[in-house]
Amino acid sequence: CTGAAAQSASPSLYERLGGRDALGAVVGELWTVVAADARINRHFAHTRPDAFAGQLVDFLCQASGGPCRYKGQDMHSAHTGMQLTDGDFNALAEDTALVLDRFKVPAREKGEVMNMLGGLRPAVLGH
Ligand code: HEM
Repeated sequence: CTGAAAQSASPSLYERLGGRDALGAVVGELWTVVAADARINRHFAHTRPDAFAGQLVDFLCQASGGPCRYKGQDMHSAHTGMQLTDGDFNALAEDTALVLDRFKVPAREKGEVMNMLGGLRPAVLGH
């Protein structure tokens, strides 16, 4: 294929997920699912959905190799004082997997997203 040279050798996870609009749609749906999840929704009782969604989109965009710059707190600081548990984390991970399935995100990309989130578990929990 003569066009190959013009393409990036390996598109980032961000590109393969469909860019910022796709991330925005996923985060919007995730908010709906989390808000209805009695296991964890109490944590978000005072959260402003739009501001939070914007931060989460920027975070995920940057973490997946996209062109955004996340300006929020690091993951340890952002969750300090919440005393989050493995149960909280697993519930959010389950909700995320459900949403990725709803958007028919392919297995490879879904796996990469879940691994990325899993790597943040120690930063988020227990403090
Ligand atoms: C890898 C998993 C997680 C990621 C990537 C993540 C990401 C984020 C981000 C980007 C923020 C915004 C920080 C800021 O604006 O400076 C945030 C805040 C927050 N997170 Fe997480 N989080 C994770 C896990 C969790 C879990 C398991 C819970 C509870 C079930 C949780 C509850 C919250 C709450 C309550 C806030 C504050 C929201 C507000 O501004 O009111 N997070 N998180």
